[in-house]
Amino acid sequence: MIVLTSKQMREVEKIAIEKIGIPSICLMENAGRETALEVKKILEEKNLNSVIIISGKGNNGGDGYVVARNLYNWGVDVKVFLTTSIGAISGDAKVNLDAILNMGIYVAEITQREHLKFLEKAIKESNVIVDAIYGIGLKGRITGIVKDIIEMINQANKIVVSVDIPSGLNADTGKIEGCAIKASKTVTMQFVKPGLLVYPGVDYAGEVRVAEIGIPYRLAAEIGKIYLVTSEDVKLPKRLGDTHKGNYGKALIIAGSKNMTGAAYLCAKGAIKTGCGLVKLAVPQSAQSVIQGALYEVITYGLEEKNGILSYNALSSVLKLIDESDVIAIGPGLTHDKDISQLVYDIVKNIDKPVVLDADALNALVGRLEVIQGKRIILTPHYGEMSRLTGLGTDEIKNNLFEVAKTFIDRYKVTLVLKGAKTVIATKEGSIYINSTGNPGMATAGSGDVLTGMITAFLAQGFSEEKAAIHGVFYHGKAGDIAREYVGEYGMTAMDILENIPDALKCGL
Ligand SMILES: NC(=O)C1=CN([C@@H]2O[C@H](COP(=O)(O)OP(=O)(O)OC[C@H]3O[C@@H](n4cnc5c(N)ncnc54)[C@H](O)[C@@H]3O)[C@@H](O)[C@H]2O)[C@@H](O)CC1
Ligand SMILES: Nc1ncnc2c1ncn2[C@@H]1O[C@H](COP(=O)(O)OP(=O)(O)O)[C@@H](O)[C@H]1O
Ligand SMILES: [K+]
Repeated sequence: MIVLTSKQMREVEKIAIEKIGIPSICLMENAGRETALEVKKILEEKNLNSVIIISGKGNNGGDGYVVARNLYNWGVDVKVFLTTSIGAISGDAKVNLDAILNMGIYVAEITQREHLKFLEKAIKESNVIVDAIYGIGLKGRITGIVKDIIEMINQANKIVVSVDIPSGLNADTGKIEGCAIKASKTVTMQFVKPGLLVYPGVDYAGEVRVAEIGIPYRLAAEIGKIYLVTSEDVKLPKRLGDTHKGNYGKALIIAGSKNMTGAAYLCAKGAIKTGCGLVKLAVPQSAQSVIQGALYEVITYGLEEKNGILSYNALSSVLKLIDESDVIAIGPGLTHDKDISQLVYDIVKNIDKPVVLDADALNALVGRLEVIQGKRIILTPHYGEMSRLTGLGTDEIKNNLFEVAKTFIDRYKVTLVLKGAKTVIATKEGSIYINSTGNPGMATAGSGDVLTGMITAFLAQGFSEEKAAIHGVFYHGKAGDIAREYVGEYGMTAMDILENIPDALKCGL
């Protein structure tokens, strides 16, 4: 599903209005009516009848007057409060404000602190609040009386429906600009905005509904570079009857050390459960018997080691195994030491096959990432690993996911899976995909190792790096969501995610 930033949204609106000739007031009518229909649905479900609408100075406020007019016509008890003076409103918003004034709908200004008590009383007496204060036109932080109004609404514990975007939320980054409305539902216009899809925005948006307001889809298809990954985007091909394991790829996983055999297990099992034809697992020699005893479906190799950790001497054995494989994953549980660093660096330097680099393979390349440039590589860092790779702070990364991801792939021309509560995938071509599955139960050790195995399996089955990353992340989250139904979030382990991969994949057929 296409996601548009506020700038792109303005571009498509401009073309729709100025080049195509769709009257802007029609778009406002559709936006307001769609929101009013959502509010009506809520009122009917809960047998309620009283709504207040809080409108700002711009077109978001204009949408609010249309909501008011429609609800009033349907017999709802409606009151409108303006965060600005009536005289400051212009354009389409003024046309709609004049209409509701002419209809005799209650309209009051809340522009001074002493007005707040009227709003407080009205909020108490109402069932639903419609937030039409700011939409994509918000600039900078919210201060003054509007901040007081937003805090009053948030404390009121009412059902809140936001028009387009919760007021105060940065539509592009999901950051809170001083304060923001905590909505129960957001009716966003025509195209979903990125800020609704990443944290903390997700927590403020509530349930998101995309309302069709009449802007042609193709306008967005021409400029969109950000996508939300939904089940429609990750349909799996049916397997052909006349096939054998050779058709589903040979993956080599280089992982594990004496204290982290589990990481190697989870990664290899993740790959085999995602349909990879043959999985080979290379671990330090002393770990091989433990691993082999637990993994019946996987071929294991015990390589040169020092104290239970792969040594640089393993390089020639690894390169030979790589020659015999289609795709490679390196990293889970390798540990971090100088030998591993040099080993990983030399493997990456020599490789010309699709590779997934995770965990310690990422740590191994800190400070000399140039070696990945332009290769068929997928990196899967969490914010901590991304911080080590880029030198940026984890908060800086978390607050600017899209920008950080985009800058990284512009420089290195690889595929990036930036893991977090909302995982973001950035592709060589410069597109950004936001995942829609997963839950906090997956914040558990080993969860990322399973993901690496899954992405590797999709690569082995012939998916491009971009598609393997998107499918791997989506179905990993889906497996976690199915696991949650059985074990909940507290008790979920990486093994629970593994066990639910098959059911997750069944959803894709
Ligand atoms: N342009 C169009 O064709 C359509 C726009 N629509 C609605 O219009 C919205 C965008 O409208 P606008 O561009 O008028 O912008 P907004 O209504 O989001 O807000 C802009 C207004 O708020 C003020 N403002 C911004 N940041 C502020 C801050 N930090 N403190 C105090 N005041 C601040 C600005 O000066 C401006 O007057 C969308 O989100 C959507 O709801 C819809 O009606 C559909 C059609
Ligand atoms: N709150 C959350 N919501 C959704 N997914 C999550 C959440 N927390 C973690 N995850 C997912 O779990 C995985 C954790 O990976 P990682 O941090 O590498 O763990 P490990 O190194 O222990 O395997 C990532 O895919 C991440 O997106
Ligand atoms: K709003």
